[in-house]
Amino acid sequence: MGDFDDDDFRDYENEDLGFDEDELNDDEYDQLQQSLPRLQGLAKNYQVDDKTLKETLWNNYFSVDDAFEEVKHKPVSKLELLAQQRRQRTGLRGLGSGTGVGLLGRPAATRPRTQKQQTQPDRPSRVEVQEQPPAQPEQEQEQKPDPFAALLQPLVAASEFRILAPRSANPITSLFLAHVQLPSHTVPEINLYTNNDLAKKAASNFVKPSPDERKVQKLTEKVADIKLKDPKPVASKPKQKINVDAELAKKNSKPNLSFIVIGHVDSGKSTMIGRLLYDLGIVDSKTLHKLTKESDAIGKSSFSLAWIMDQTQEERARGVTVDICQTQIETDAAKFTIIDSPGHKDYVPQMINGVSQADLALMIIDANSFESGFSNQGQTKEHLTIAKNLGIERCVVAVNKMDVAQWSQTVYDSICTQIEQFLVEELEFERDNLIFLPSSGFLGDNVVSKSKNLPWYKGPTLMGVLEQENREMSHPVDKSSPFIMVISDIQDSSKTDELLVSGRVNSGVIQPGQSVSISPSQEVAVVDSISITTSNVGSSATKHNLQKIAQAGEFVELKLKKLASTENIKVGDVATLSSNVLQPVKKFKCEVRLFNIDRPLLVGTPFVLFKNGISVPSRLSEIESIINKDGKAKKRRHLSSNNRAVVVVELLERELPLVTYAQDHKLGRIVLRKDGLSIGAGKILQLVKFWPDRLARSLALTSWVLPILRFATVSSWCDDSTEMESFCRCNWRLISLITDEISSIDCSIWFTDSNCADFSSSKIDSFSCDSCWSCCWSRFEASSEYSGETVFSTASWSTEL
Ligand SMILES: Nc1nc2c(ncn2[C@@H]2O[C@H](COP(=O)(O)OP(=O)(O)OP(=O)(O)O)[C@@H](O)[C@H]2O)c(=O)[nH]1
Repeated sequence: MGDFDDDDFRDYENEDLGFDEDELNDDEYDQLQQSLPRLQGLAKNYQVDDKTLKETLWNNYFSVDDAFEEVKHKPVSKLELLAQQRRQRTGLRGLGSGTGVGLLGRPAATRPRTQKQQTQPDRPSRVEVQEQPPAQPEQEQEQKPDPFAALLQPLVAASEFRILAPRSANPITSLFLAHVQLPSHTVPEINLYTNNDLAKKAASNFVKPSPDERKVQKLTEKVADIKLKDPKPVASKPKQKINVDAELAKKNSKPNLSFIVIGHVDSGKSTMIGRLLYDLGIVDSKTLHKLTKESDAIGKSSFSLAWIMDQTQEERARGVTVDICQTQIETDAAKFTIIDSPGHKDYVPQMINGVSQADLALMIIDANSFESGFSNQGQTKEHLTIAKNLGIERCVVAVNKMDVAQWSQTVYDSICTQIEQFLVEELEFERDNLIFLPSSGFLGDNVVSKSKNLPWYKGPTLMGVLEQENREMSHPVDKSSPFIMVISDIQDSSKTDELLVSGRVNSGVIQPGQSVSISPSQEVAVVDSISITTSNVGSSATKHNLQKIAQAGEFVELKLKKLASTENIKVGDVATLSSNVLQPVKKFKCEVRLFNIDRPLLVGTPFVLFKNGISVPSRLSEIESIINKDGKAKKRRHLSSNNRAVVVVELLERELPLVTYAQDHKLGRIVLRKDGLSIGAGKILQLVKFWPDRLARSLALTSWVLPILRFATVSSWCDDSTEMESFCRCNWRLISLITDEISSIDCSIWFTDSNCADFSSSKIDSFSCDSCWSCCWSRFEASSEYSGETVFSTASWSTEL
């Protein structure tokens, strides 16, 4: 490796791997023309054609003497002769004659030009030499239980195996050893070379890394570099030793329910929450009085209750909620996280963000203008559809503004019937998971107190329903599930290595002192403190309660310390324990359910993916199948309204740390939007991962096995099609092992072959021995779909017919 410099390597990278006279530069062409006649004269007694002579000259940097030496000692005497005989018999064209691929597995020209490798490898740390008794290839072939053994045994017979260290778990090693029946020595690496000239020369080709291997090594190093940037292990021990079960039991005695208030614009969502807080005594009359005065001053007095939640200037001036707003309250029996969401169609993305943090939806319907909200242009159906598709299974429907509808039961019943029909028949909600109630948020009827204006309604108030839901939906948290929290807000600290992040704990538990990793930036931090901000019923003061532990379902603020950098952490990032880092991905397979769409979706169609409070430009990368109503999958090239399909989605601008639906029923969901409309939602089935460590392993494995493949290829001369087929199968088995590894990191392996068009560019999984026995492989290449980069390529992996 020391003999190569970067320029050589770059030269190599830009080079086509085979000899092509047309590709020579003027200088090379002149040299070739000058030296060829001399070589032709010297080689006239050898059966070598002009093209081979030219190639040999090229391989030897136009040195006639070196080229002649190669011609003399070329294993042509045996193999090429057979090849020639065979060609004469079958009329098939051999690779050596056309593609410039040498018989030794790698053409000299693919080595850097400054380098010549003629010496026997110096293998420093051999421990033991194990020689195999020579075996008769013919006999071996007759008894062969397996073509692989037949292929390798002659090689073994003529070889020395140097055994270095314990038997590796490397599947290639195991496979190799299983077939060559070496004594049970342990080997992580086999250095094989034989006593005959061919083998010596072949072995010498592998003394130093070839450019292929250098490339692999470089990539491996690059990947290792990525690994180095991985979080340094930080102390992950809780600060305080606590009885976790007792602490969790204490929390669960007053469970937390997170609900989102959704509905068409101006249906009265913020007013409803304002009323709830006011009637519970969390907002005092002094505050409400102040808000009434302020709203009066700008002619919006009816919004005074709404302003409790709509706190920004923009929201107050426009009378429209723009972003989600969250508050936590605590009653005697329960805790609630209330999320107010915007109803305007322009702010559906914010609403989606809110839904992903909620367990229950409170749908507010304006009884006075139900139709416009419920129409296809309204947001009633859209919000309910998104909620259901993001995992909300229970829904409370408040038919609001009943004061304007003259408290009419007929109006209420009619609205309830239509909503119920939509929820049950179209969105497949369970009837038992739906609760309907009439209300007037503005006047406070049936919010916290029973309404005298609704004598026909016998059910509980909104607060009563919420407490009932809180009890029914509470369940003990699984403390063994991995800690995951999506960051929904970030506050900078005065210190450069500190940050205050807040969000909902999606799963697991976390304690101060434990270290977390934030994906996708992979920043690592220690959780210094955990707090929950709540307002107690009857008190307008908010309290920041420090927690000994936080559990799934709670909205918490984590004070993070010891951050290397705070700049890379963004809303939508995911915090996990640093022992359980989420690797960001760019592609994933998911099951999508499309809503009503105007135009069909084709492969390549761009859209925006909403997930974890962020939106990412994406595209439909593949349509695997459409799932029919009977559950059967069908191939189709486009998706249309209400289709259910399995597709692959590619994120275009950034990677996201995702989890599958199987891992987390809430986090494993996505919403798709296009041109300002929600077009579908889905569940993530499988992540197409790019694991740096796996890539490194694959590369290492590949770089290690390629020499063996080449060597085996060289040595496995097959004289008839059956043999050839066996040979292919042997290699196939080796390749399969590599591919198993590589396919898991989303690489494709391509064969290109100049002699067989059918075989060229075929993906490895469609490779079959039957179709390839007559092929000569000239190029073996793996490229990463992830980066588009060629992971490795070799032109030397070939055989002759
Ligand atoms: N008469 C009457 N008016 C109400 C009631 N609830 C809300 N409103 C009025 O409806 C208007 C809109 O109320 P908001 O609470 O801002 O509605 P919203 O659904 O939060 O609005 P967005 O978040 O912007 O979609 C305000 O003028 C409220 O006073 C109600 O029960 N009765």
